[in-house]
Amino acid sequence: MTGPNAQAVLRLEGVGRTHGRGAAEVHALRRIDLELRAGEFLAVMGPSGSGKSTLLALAGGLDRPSIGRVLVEGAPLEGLSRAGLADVRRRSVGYVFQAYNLLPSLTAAENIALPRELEGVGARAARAEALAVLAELDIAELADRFPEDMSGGQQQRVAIGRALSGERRLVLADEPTGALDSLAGEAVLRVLRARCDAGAAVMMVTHDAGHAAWADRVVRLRDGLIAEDGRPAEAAARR
Ligand SMILES: Nc1ncnc2c1ncn2[C@@H]1O[C@H](COP(=O)(O)OP(=O)(O)OP(=O)(O)O)[C@@H](O)[C@H]1O
Repeated sequence: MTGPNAQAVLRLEGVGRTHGRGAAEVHALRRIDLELRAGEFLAVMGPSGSGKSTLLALAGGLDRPSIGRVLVEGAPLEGLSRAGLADVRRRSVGYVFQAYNLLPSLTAAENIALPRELEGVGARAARAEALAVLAELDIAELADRFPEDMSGGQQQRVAIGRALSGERRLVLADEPTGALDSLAGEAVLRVLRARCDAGAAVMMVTHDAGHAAWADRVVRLRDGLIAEDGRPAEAAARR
């Protein structure tokens, strides 16, 4: 799926993001060109403040660029209304962020099924999907448990399950293994890898070169620019 004819799921054309004005101006990202194809797993690395979270937010339409344009599955996000943007985010994009944001009054399975039901999937099918993704993440036993009865790492994995259920063509993950021990972290990486192999494009921010080794490609940001773009082994060898 990563050949030259594979469709670009994500394309950034000269994308920059500036905050503030005048003396207070901060260039979070400066004119980035980046393409991510179906089946490709990209790890984004770089020091704190180099623009990684900004890149992810722009790619998923959570933030708008100051310059340049972002295309998801060939469609430019710039022309979309707020409702249109929300639609792309809901249908095509799965986000795995550090904040879990599980609804406390719903069980793990219900937290995962709810967004799918809002997309129009029937309750029974949505629950079956939720149970399947929980099993993939090795936490089938948490299905009927409420967030307050789970550890932080378990809640994080449920939130990851929620982001990955349904047919997300683009998965954006910001340090998805942050609060997890190595076994749980590996389960998450395995699921992300499997989503790529099934045709999704994954962009994952990580500080861990071992986790980046699961990716096909590593982009290293520095001061809002792409400083390196290569295969994981090369990136690790240059450290
Ligand atoms: N809303 C904002 N207002 C002002 N500056 C911002 C804003 N958001 C981000 N920045 C600045 O933009 C730069 C890039 O931030 P970003 O969060 O993308 O970096 P990062 O690589 O994700 O960092 P970390 O690894 O610490 O999460 C930083 O200098 C940051 O202070």
